[in-house]
Amino acid sequence: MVYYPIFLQLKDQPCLVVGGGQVGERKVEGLLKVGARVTVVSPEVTPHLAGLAQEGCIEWQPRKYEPADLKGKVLVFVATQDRLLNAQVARDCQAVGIWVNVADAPKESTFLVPAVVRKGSLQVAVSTGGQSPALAALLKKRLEKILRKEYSAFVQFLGELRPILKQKFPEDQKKRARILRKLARDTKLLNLIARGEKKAARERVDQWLSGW
Ligand SMILES: C[C@@]1(CC(=O)O)c2cc3[nH]c(cc4nc(cc5[nH]c(cc(n2)[C@H]1CCC(=O)O)[C@@](C)(CC(=O)O)[C@@H]5CCC(=O)O)C(CC(=O)O)=C4CCC(=O)O)c(CCC(=O)O)c3CC(=O)O
Ligand SMILES: NC(=O)C1=CN([C@@H]2O[C@H](COP(=O)(O)OP(=O)(O)OC[C@H]3O[C@@H](n4cnc5c(N)ncnc54)[C@H](O)[C@@H]3O)[C@@H](O)[C@H]2O)C=CC1
Repeated sequence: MVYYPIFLQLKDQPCLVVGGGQVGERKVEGLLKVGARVTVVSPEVTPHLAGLAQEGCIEWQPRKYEPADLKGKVLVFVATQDRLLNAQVARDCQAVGIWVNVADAPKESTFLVPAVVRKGSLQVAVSTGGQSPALAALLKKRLEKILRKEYSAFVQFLGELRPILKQKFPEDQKKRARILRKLARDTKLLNLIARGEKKAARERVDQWLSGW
């Protein structure tokens, strides 16, 4: 199976996690990182999830799943140890057109969760199409080492330059693209940003742009 990779904007979006064990906890953490509004339905939860509920970071309903829990949710994750229940939640979601991730059955899922390396706005997501989560996790660890942490600041810097370039060359998208591609592979620029020398980086860009 080949999956379509996308990055979702979930800020303040109501998401449901059914089952608050170790796996449910990992899904909750991923959702909180992007500012989603998380409800957990589960008779018992991990101590960490109980703490998050206490602090008001998530809503915890300490009971079994009911179909009405789906109302108003944009994404659902089901991670109980009960195979039949997980399959039931998947069916309920698909019947009403809600995207659902089933922790123990990739085939019943309408989306999978990848392993992710994050450096600020830069994210690299790894999926094996559900074939080997262990390999996805291993490749993530390797990518963590390859992708310099400075990419976080570099991506932000390049992001700030884009609107400036749009203003400078409003009519010529091709020219902007050529410039942005060149800046993205400018190692000297990356190194300046890595050393925190943003002013010198801007000077390098300005000097270089004046030649265009
Ligand atoms: C289909 C998918 C559905 C979903 O989205 O959850 C799924 C399904 C299953 N995982 C299982 C097992 C394990 N999962 C992990 C770890 C992760 N699993 C994740 C995603 C996914 N797991 C989706 C596909 C991703 C892809 O496309 O590759 C990660 C990447 C993201 C996350 O969950 O946050 C996260 C790493 C996060 C990180 O490190 O950053 C480990 C590793 C470990 O624990 O060390 C193991 C043990 C080793 C192994 O089995 O490989 C089992 C068998 C359970 C059993 O045997 O009972 C199933 C069910 C089945 O395959 O039937
Ligand atoms: N996708 C993944 O990455 C992985 C998936 N799995 C699978 O994920 C599932 C969950 O694994 P764990 O978190 O380790 O299990 P767990 O047993 O620690 O947690 C399951 C949770 O589901 C809750 N639950 C049980 N019945 C419920 C119901 N009717 N309604 C709502 N909540 C209910 C329990 O109270 C418990 O908190 C298992 O099927 C396991 O095989 C396991 C490892 C990795």
